[in-house]
Amino acid sequence: MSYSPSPILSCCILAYRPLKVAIVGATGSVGQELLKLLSTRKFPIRELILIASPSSVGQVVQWNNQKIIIQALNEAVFNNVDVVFMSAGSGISFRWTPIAVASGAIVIDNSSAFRLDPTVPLVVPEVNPQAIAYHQGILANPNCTTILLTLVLGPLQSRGEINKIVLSTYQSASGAGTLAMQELQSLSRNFLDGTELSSHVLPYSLAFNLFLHNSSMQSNGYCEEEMKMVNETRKILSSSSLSVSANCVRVPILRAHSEAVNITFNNPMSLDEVRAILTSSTGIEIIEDFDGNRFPMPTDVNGRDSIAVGRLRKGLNDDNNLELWLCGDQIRKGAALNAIQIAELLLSRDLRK
Ligand SMILES: NC(=O)C1=CN([C@@H]2O[C@H](COP(=O)(O)OP(=O)(O)OC[C@H]3O[C@@H](n4cnc5c(N)ncnc54)[C@H](OP(=O)(O)O)[C@@H]3O)[C@@H](O)[C@H]2O)C=CC1
Ligand SMILES: N[C@@H](CC(=O)OP(=O)(O)O)C(=O)O
Repeated sequence: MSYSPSPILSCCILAYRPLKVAIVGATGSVGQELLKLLSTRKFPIRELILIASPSSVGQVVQWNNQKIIIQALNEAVFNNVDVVFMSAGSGISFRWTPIAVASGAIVIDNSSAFRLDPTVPLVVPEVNPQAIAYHQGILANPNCTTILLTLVLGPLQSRGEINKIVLSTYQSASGAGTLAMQELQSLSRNFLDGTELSSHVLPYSLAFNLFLHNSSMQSNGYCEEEMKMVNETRKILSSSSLSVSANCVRVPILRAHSEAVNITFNNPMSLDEVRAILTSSTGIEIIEDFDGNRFPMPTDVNGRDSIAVGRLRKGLNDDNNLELWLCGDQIRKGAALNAIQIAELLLSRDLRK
């Protein structure tokens, strides 16, 4: 099943009346990327409502030659809104999504609040577009690291059954929001100046350092981010018994996440076949030069829609085993772009309810 943000889709979108759209969390990393993409993808908007925390209310944002004033969250703000992009953390989503839906909006939620709710589709449009059909007003955007992973697993799964995935992630500071990215910049300067390195946003200084992902530790010894990768990957791939084991690490990169992925299939799959599948998949670019030892890097994907995959190789002692490396801009494809693609898919299939 493949989804492509094609000119045909753009035509379908243009066939609909322009929408009233709201972004909750408009001043954040993901909110800012949403603003850029809604403009460049010419999403059909007749009115855009921007919402952020009380400290940003009243600020003026320039968007498509309009000046838009940031508003506060309240029930009235969702009046006549068609689509809401929720992007202000799970606490805000839990509280305000039902209110937005009750006032008639469809909510595309970037947070983890509803991702595992069986009535809420968890969608990567290139992988499981069919899931949008059962929405009841809320559609969940998966965890960023999981979107990047399933973009690769989806097309491979359509060729051969996957029974086990073991992966390690290398997650940038911006995955923890704008303030974490700013903290990495300032603490890196401090490190080079030999001055104080105390962190306030992330638990430790990320400057010239790395540590286990900063989400909460679970009783099973895995952190919350790792368990999101397990549970969300299973839901997106409709494979409840899939074995997934993740080790998630925060690294001193500003933007874009990387992942080292080991996949075990039920049957052997040749590297030529894997390359052919991934090369023809939407949203994936192959970067690999074994002679030059040149594979995907975060700087290859910053600000890009596609993720980059490379270093495809067979497991040394198992013909059913495949190793690969990927990098993807988690603010773009891992969050804002994927959310807008979900909205575009809804419009193209006229699944607004
Ligand atoms: N960063 C990433 O890579 C990814 C993030 N996500 C998810 O997207 C969401 C946003 O993340 P991100 O943009 O990184 O976060 P940021 O910390 O960069 O931004 C948070 C946004 O939420 C707003 N906000 C905070 N409190 C309130 C409030 N009480 N009422 C209204 N708005 C509020 C902030 O407004 P203000 O500026 O005024 O404080 C800001 O606009 C989160 O749910 C996150 O889990 C998902 C995938 C990837
Ligand atoms: N995965 C993000 C954190 C995040 O925003 O996750 P979620 O959307 O699942 O809460 C990171 O790099 O830290």
